[in-house]
Amino acid sequence: MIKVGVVGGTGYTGVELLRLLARHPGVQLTAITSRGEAGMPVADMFPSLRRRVDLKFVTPQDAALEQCDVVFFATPNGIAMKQAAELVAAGVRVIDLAADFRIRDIAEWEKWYGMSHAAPDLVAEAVYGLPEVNRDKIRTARVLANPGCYPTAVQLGFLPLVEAGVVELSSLVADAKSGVSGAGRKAEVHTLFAEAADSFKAYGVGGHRHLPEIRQGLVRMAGDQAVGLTFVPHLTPMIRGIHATLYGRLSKDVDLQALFETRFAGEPFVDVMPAGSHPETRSVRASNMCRIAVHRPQGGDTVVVLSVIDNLVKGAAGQAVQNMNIMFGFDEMQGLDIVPVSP
Ligand SMILES: NC(=O)C1=CN([C@@H]2O[C@H](COP(=O)(O)OP(=O)(O)OC[C@H]3O[C@@H](n4cnc5c(N)ncnc54)[C@H](OP(=O)(O)O)[C@@H]3O)[C@@H](O)[C@H]2O)C=CC1
Ligand SMILES: CC(=O)N[C@@H](CCC(=O)OP(=O)(O)O)C(=O)O
Repeated sequence: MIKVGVVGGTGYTGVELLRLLARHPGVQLTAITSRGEAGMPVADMFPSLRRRVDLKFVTPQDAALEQCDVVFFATPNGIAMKQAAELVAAGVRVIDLAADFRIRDIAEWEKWYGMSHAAPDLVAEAVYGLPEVNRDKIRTARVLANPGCYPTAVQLGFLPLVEAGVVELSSLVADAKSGVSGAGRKAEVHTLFAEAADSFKAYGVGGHRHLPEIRQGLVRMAGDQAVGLTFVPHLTPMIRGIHATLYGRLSKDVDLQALFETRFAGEPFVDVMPAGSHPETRSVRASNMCRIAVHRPQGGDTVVVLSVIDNLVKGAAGQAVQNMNIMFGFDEMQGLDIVPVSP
């Protein structure tokens, strides 16, 4: 049994972590934080956790966090970077669901996130937690940067094409749509029901902070070649889910279906669907699965990849638990062997 702490247990990715960790046989939930609700039973806030979680929220300064083997930060950007060094010094491994440790270039991170970085040394040692790319390094990580939701869907979709060098790297396009839970639980006007329901919009066309994260990952996959990427996120009136439609120009004639099936063979959480498929977000709802379909419309030179995930699971908490499993030598599917909810 490992002792696990969650900082930010009242948010959407926090409660999703609790849902997954509560039924993980190798985990003892030890500390769950909230600044405003310290002292309240966790299951009073989330009745879905009654009979599963019998802890009370503690403050993020509680000493119990240092007794843990691993602490998840399900907090806004800029929080983990201030607390991680002390935890790491106490022998605690840290998994950050925010972006504090994702971008290696500190100046680039500071530009996109609009704050000074508090722990550049930890960025240098942090491991980017996309298991399908980085599994070996994840095993020994002390600080794990859990990928963003859009970056997970987009990087997995482009991965076989970019690694195999079969697309023109200068003109990749990622058109991605997210459910509203992607914006978190905090109150904001644009996520009110009357604002987000029955409507559909793009945002961040001029530049979204996931752009440098996706580009960094694609450059690494391409063996350090430059990558030109256009990334346009959209907000859709659904609660969970990301659907990424990815476009690239083929530079080689290959059997795309075989390329994708071979690259992801044996991956427990990537499902390459039969040729001609159109994956739906609800086919992955509440699960850690990424479903992918690859198309070559009319046999032309454009490849279209469809990639769907649940933003709160493979896009956040589920991937974080997958990374924990790898870091602590558990079976990678432990706690994550979930059949998606449908409808
Ligand atoms: N939602 C999603 O689909 C995804 C989110 N992420 C990232 O995961 C992180 C969490 O997201 P999400 O769960 O949606 O966010 P929420 O807004 O739903 O929750 C944020 C949580 O952080 C806590 N918190 C806020 N400020 C502080 C602070 N200064 N110190 C300690 N705790 C704090 C809040 O708890 P309290 O106020 O009770 O202390 C709350 O539990 C973010 O960085 C987000 O970008 C990543 C991938 C996908
Ligand atoms: C719909 C929506 O608002 N989505 C969020 C997703 C960002 C997110 O979750 O942030 P990280 O993955 O970087 O932590 C956004 O675009 O800001």
